[in-house]
Amino acid sequence: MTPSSPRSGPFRSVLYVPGDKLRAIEKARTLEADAVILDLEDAVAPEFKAQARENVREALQTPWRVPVLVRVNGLGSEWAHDDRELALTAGAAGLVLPKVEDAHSVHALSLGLPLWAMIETPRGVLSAPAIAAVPGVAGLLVGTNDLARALRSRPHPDRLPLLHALSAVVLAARAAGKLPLDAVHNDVRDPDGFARECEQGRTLGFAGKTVIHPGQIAAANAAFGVSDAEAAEAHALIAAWDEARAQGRSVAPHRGALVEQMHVDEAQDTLRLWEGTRGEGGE
Ligand SMILES: CC(C)(COP(=O)(O)OP(=O)(O)OC[C@H]1O[C@@H](n2cnc3c(N)ncnc32)[C@H](O)[C@@H]1OP(=O)(O)O)[C@@H](O)C(=O)NCCC(=O)NCCSC(=O)C[C@H](O)C(=O)O
Ligand SMILES: [Mg+2]
Repeated sequence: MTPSSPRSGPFRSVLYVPGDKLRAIEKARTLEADAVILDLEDAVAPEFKAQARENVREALQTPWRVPVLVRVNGLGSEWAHDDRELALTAGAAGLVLPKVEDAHSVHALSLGLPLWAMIETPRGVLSAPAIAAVPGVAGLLVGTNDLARALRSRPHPDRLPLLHALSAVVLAARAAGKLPLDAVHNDVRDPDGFARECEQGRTLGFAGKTVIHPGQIAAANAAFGVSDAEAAEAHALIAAWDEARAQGRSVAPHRGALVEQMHVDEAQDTLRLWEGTRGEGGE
């Protein structure tokens, strides 16, 4: 399979892997995530930054089955320059920039590599439409750990305090034709909570979820993928539409509901995702 581009996907699951954990980097090659982010930022303590950079360079020398992006340290940090050089020269498919707060700083980067901008501060949320509109930006990732801290919000099982921000990111990304990717779920031993959060993210309009542990990948792939039943339903809707159009009707009734052109377009999107991910860690 040719790795998909950070601009297109599918990206049902995007796995963060700490750059200083060699075993996890090797294991990531064997997993069913749709993309991998090798992390040099918050998962790596200051004393391991340089070693992590070398690990990432080494890891990128052998081809991967999926796109591999590098999360660099923040632009103002002492590591930013070396991280960026690494991402540009080592063969990363894209760069993940944390704590993006304005479009200007992203414009100024002018990387020549697709960039996923992390929206994880209040200013970032408020600037998300402008950030998403920058041509080099291919996607927006939410970082709810940093965001919750900055908002002084409290944890809530339904992410209630974060809902406005989550929707704002989806809105900004979709308006610009970019990918919105949902935040991580910290408790890697909470499959029920994780599945609920995936379902919520998909309902809000996210294209996929960022994950931090191998055990979260299958559930994200299922939630953001297309089941055989959903594909069959999409086929049935398109058949109902084709039949109605052949009879000269402009709209079609299907299972008691109105079907118009946009529903057909949506069903076709569903089938494209189904075709693109069948047998690859979905249902
Ligand atoms: C969360 C963890 C610290 C849990 O670690 P641990 O308890 O050691 O995991 P396990 O023993 O269950 O691991 C089992 C095997 O799986 C491999 N593994 C674990 N995690 C990963 C991974 N992310 N990628 C690939 N492989 C992984 C282990 O090596 C074991 O393998 P084996 O030897 O074969 O048994 C840990 O999962 C972890 O460190 N996760 C990543 C954390 C991370 O990347 N954090 C940064 C990104 S999230 C973030 O920054 C949030 C955002 O910015 C925000 O603001 O919200
Ligand atoms: Mg963060």
